[in-house]
Amino acid sequence: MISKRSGAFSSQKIHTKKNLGQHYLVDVKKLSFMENFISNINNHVIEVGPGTGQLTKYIIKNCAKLLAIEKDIRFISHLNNLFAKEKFHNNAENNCINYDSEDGKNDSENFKDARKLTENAKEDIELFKSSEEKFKVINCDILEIDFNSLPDYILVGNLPYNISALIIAKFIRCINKFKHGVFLIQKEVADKICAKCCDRDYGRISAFVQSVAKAKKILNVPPGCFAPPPKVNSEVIHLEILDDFAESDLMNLDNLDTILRAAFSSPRKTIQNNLSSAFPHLVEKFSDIIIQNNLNMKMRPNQVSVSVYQKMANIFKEEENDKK
Ligand SMILES: C[S@@+](CC[C@H](N)C(=O)[O-])C[C@H]1O[C@@H](n2cnc3c(N)ncnc32)[C@H](O)[C@@H]1O
Repeated sequence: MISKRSGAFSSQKIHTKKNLGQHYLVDVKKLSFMENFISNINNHVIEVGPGTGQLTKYIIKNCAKLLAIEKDIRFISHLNNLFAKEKFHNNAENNCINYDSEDGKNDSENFKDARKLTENAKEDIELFKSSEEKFKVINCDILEIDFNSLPDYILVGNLPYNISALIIAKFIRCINKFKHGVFLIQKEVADKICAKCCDRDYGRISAFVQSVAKAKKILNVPPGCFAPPPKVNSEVIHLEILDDFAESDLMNLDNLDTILRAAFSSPRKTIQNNLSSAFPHLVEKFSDIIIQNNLNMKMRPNQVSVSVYQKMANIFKEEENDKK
């Protein structure tokens, strides 16, 4: 149940859905911090998973435009009522279909509905971008949305933990669109994303994210700040796309991913070990790069910086191109 402290749905009890990661942020200080942080970056915002609208209520105060994307249909009319004064022409109540498996539908029905929702969402997003409306909520699965169809606002959210890494991966692959992301996520994931080279937590995800963005932890959020409280600690992170990020780097992300997966396949083994089993034909070239950067092949993968992995990805790309 959502606590009465949240204010939303205070007169009724709403069952939270575990599979949708529904832990609502109810701590006023943390909500105010997020409001201030976000408003200092941009007043055009996309919020993932507004839920009861707790965080939305704070960020909308300083917004010129706020597009919210929520999978759980139960919140759509509530959000429309809550932000009615913000002037919108949302007809979500008419065209929304509840495809949550808890309503007894089978998987194939859910899939069809999800596709329909995504088609509706695309049209609604297009309309919203060019309209005078300030607030719009779309009933859709964020993972089904092509991020290229979203407006180039700042992307924020108290993310459902089970899919936070997937959402961030989609954000990272769309960096020529987004400049900033502010995400409340599980602390363990935040530690991994923000870890620096040589840190214990520095790994594949850190290097992948930091190849395109500055990653910073900005606020610790203990379980008691949520209703219901999660079992783990949480953290707000800020991802800021690097200024000198080039289109060619974006094209090279898949190659970088391939290199990182191999390099970190056994984090306790040396990079010599990990890379030579995955790329026996390239290991000499990789070794040259390592030496040029005053490193050696006996080091562990967490001792190699992002820029060195990027150079390896370039070599891998050249090799792939030569094969064609
Ligand atoms: C952790 S809650 C955050 C709720 C609210 N923003 C807050 O801060 O209190 C996550 C929200 O994301 C929604 N959600 C879960 N999976 C989603 C998905 N795939 N697409 C869109 N929204 C999703 C949940 O229904 C829930 O409202």
